[in-house]
Amino acid sequence: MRVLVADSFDSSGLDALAKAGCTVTYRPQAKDQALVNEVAAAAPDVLIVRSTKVPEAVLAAGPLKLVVRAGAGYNTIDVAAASRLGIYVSNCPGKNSIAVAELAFALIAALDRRIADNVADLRAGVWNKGEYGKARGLFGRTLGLIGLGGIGSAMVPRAQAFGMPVVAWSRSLTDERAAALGITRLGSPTEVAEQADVVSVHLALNGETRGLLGADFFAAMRDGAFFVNTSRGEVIDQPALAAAVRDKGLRAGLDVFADEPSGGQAEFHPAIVDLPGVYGTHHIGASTDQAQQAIADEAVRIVRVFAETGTVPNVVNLARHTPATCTVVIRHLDRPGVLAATLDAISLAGLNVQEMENVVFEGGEAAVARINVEGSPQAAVVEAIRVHDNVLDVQVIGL
Ligand SMILES: NC(=O)c1ccc[n+]([C@@H]2O[C@H](COP(=O)([O-])OP(=O)(O)OC[C@H]3O[C@@H](n4cnc5c(N)ncnc54)[C@H](O)[C@@H]3O)[C@@H](O)[C@H]2O)c1
Ligand SMILES: O=C(O)CC[C@@H](O)C(=O)O
Repeated sequence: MRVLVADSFDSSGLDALAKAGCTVTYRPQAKDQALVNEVAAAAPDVLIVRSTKVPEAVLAAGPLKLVVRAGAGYNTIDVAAASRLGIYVSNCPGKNSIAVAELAFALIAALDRRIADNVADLRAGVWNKGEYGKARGLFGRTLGLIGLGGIGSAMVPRAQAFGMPVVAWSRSLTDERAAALGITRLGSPTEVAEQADVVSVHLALNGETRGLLGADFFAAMRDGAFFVNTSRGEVIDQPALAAAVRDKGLRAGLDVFADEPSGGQAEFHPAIVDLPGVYGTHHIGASTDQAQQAIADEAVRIVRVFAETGTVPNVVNLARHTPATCTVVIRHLDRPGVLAATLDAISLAGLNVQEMENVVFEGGEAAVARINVEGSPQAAVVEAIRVHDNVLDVQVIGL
């Protein structure tokens, strides 16, 4: 299996891919047209990326079968184009959650004690205990979480260790789960903004979450509250946040920015990072040795399972619902030709097959095929399947 790795990747992962028999091309700097050229030249089956963007031009440049996002968020991959081209996309969920939660808490503590400003002043020869001695403290302050997936969930025990009550909004959070976690479920992001002293955002970026937190949300936050975003810059309205920092004294810790560079080094100077009260980091949430090792292990596992079985762990772009309207169940003797004849009959009737499986009973004498089709098979189609010598019976189940 040919694998192109187009981002920095833990060396243990490169070694493990080679050990698994893959031909590995490592091009951590390949971006944009250079990446298109690499895919065309290396003709990889699998592309592994971190923040490197994978637009349709990259997907279409070679015989790719699988793109592995060596991380959690896959908004940088044109998933719709991959689906059209029949290319699997998978990610490594949960493998960097702790690292990101650690950074989010580092930002929260840094905002409270203004650590970056302390350091900058001391380096400039200024001693100012009078100013930096003013901090509110975190104990007893309410942490509000927006999104309670892998990272949001990892925030909860950390907040509890700091003595911070947690309120949260997440689309799938139930009262039962909230009670089990020892947190309070709220009905909307705005309610979180109203009730929290510190808000931390952990949403995936997609069509529904883009710009979700805008001027209304920041208006609902308490004066002087802290806002931390380690998810994606585009989830928030950055100018609206900047206005709230200026107008109501919010402090913000931002690891991610709209239109940030996808590579390791670049010129980048968004206006918001110049505001007093805003601490920016360089999208380093996942960048710990522990997390990158775990990510590399998972990416290698995905490639290995794909090579050995043809199935893809953590795939994110398979249809959850197909237009299938019924299942045709065929109990048959396990002999050549049964499935071909069955599919011929289905095809002649103009029915579109959506999903199918064939399971064999112990001993290998008999088997059952289940074929989900779009449309309703008439009695004549069922009969055309049933008359085959090796078919035992046929059943049609509506979905
Ligand atoms: N700063 C970093 O280095 C870094 C590292 C890892 C992940 N991230 C970002 O953080 C995000 C969250 O990571 P995670 O591991 O917790 O992912 P996750 O998939 O476990 O959680 C995603 C959360 O987003 C919510 N969500 C998704 N679509 C939604 C929608 N349409 N409406 C409302 N909620 C929606 C989910 O319900 C879930 O709560 C990632 O998608 C990624 O963008 C950043
Ligand atoms: O690979 C990185 O450094 C960032 C990863 C992060 O944004 C993710 O979504 O997992």
